[in-house]
Amino acid sequence: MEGDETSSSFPMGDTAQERGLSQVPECYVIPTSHRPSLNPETADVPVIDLVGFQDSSSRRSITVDDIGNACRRYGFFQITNHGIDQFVLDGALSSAFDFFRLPTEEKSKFMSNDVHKPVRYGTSLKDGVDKIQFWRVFLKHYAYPLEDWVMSWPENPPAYREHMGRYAVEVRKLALEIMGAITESLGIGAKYLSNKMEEGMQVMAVNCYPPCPQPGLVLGLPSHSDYSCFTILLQSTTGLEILDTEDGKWRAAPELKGTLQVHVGDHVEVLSNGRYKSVVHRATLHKERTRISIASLHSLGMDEKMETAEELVDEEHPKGYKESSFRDFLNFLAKNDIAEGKGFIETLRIQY
Ligand SMILES: O=C(O)CCC(=O)C(=O)O
Ligand SMILES: [Fe+2]
Repeated sequence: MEGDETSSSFPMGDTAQERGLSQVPECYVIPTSHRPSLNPETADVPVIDLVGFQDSSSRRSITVDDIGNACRRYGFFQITNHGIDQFVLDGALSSAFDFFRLPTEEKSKFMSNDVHKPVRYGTSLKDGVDKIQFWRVFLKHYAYPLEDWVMSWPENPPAYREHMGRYAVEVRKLALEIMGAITESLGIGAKYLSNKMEEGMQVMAVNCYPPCPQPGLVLGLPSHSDYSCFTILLQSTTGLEILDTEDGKWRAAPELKGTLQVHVGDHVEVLSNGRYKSVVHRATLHKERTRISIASLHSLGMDEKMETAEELVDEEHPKGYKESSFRDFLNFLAKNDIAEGKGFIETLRIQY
């Protein structure tokens, strides 16, 4: 996720029982108005089948329309037949589980609260006595080009680099296809960003949410949108919730084995001049289960500014956003706590 710092206070252990906790410490308890429902409604979000997407132009144009409609209505959709084998998905999830099961000393080698670091491990959000903590540990690493970064990923568990690396390569290929479909659906052509995306960034946020004795009082991640063009999420079980902007309700993303979830991020909102809005989402917790999610965030290069497409600006739709790069986002993150105050996208909106 896009806003976090480390703290050493997170109670680690694989189960709540192991950690000996029957109640969550006060610093994790969130205000009543932000507490999640223990039985959330399931979001009725589109499931888009990518079968034949690249092979037939009539199939492609239906899929592109579906993707455009999903981005406009929800900023979110799920994909099936995306071409990534189940064993690749399972390998990534199990290597993530195995990493988080390592002793704390091993994981702490990567501990840092410097948001500019390409590989870092952390817990919760910003440190601080008065701040609410969130029930999550994470490992974040850059992933493209893989050969530049993989040697700085964890050596343990021994299969981590191979399994996570294989998933990273496949999900990036998929991401380039999805970016093409998104720009095509905006009417600016499938190749509009392809050169810049070829040179773009891929950041993987590997999230672990240990079981929580009181999941109704705590969140794994607070409400936020991702800075990326879009994020592709792989989850081991339910827990992701999205905010429906039509009725202001939080709903759970459904669990469909083998599907991947696509979140529109801030940079596609900017590109599209607000036709597609970045989806506001959060992560909830389970009482007995550890949940893993792997968010692959795709954006332009570190210093490449994302601008609103000129083709999407006219008298009726004046330019609504300032340009920004991934580095601009990191600089924002270094100074702001996303659990409080404004999100990055709000700093980009132009007020007339
Ligand atoms: O764990 C999840 O479902 C969401 C993760 C997320 O939002 C993020 O890493 O940005
Ligand atoms: Fe996110």
